[in-house]
Amino acid sequence: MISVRGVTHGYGDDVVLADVSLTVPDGEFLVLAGANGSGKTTLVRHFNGLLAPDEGEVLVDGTPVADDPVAARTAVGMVFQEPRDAFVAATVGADVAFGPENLGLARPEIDDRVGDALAGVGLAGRRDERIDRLSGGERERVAIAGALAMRPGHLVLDEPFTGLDEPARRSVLARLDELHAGGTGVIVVTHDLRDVFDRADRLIALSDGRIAVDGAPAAVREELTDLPIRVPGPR
Ligand SMILES: Nc1ncnc2c1ncn2[C@@H]1O[C@H](COP(=O)(O)OP(=O)(O)OP(=O)(O)O)[C@@H](O)[C@H]1O
Repeated sequence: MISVRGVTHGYGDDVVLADVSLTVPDGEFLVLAGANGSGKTTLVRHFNGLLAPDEGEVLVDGTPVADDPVAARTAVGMVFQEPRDAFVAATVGADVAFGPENLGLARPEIDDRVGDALAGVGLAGRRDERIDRLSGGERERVAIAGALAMRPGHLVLDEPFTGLDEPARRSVLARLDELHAGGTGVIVVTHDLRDVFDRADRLIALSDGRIAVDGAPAAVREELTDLPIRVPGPR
């Protein structure tokens, strides 16, 4: 469980999150929506200690993130937009293996996780390819595989579909469905709800650094009309 308690965050004098509180239970599929600049990325970066709040605190599974950032990063996996600079190894397989290696896992377990994660993003059999020869969308999928291989309790994906073609998008969505069905919490940051509206258990929309909408997607559909968020039509 992720507990955000009264978090305020500013960049200089600019307050981007103003006293935000929320709880994300284990296994929840949460969509975090909102306009460009509404504070979505800033909020999720607090979930595993990549940012520290000016005020308030974040707890993961009951432990303040500041007390045990390593535990928070193991429990909450994150994939960001434009992961271009986020790679640590030259080849696909070595990069995806990096996280599990740091967990100190045995080689067969690491190999198993890497194979499973690459299959999950439609890159099975491409372990030995060089990352610098991949397309942008393929790199994005390697970054997602890297997070999958950690098998985190919550997986946060920041605008995961922007650079993906249709088959890749479908493959990632299918993997997210599987993870969710298996009990992993999935948090998708987006301002385009088309792929996730019917999948999510809960939708939170930020506006000006505050939670403007919070509820089951079908129940809050009407409340979203005033926000610059792309909502799919009713079925
Ligand atoms: N490192 C930083 N330094 C200064 N200002 C920042 C920094 N990161 C974000 N901001 C500002 O904080 C505000 C919120 O940014 P954030 O990235 O959290 O929004 P977002 O909702 O994720 O936006 P987007 O949909 O465009 O990704 C924006 O006005 C942005 O310019």
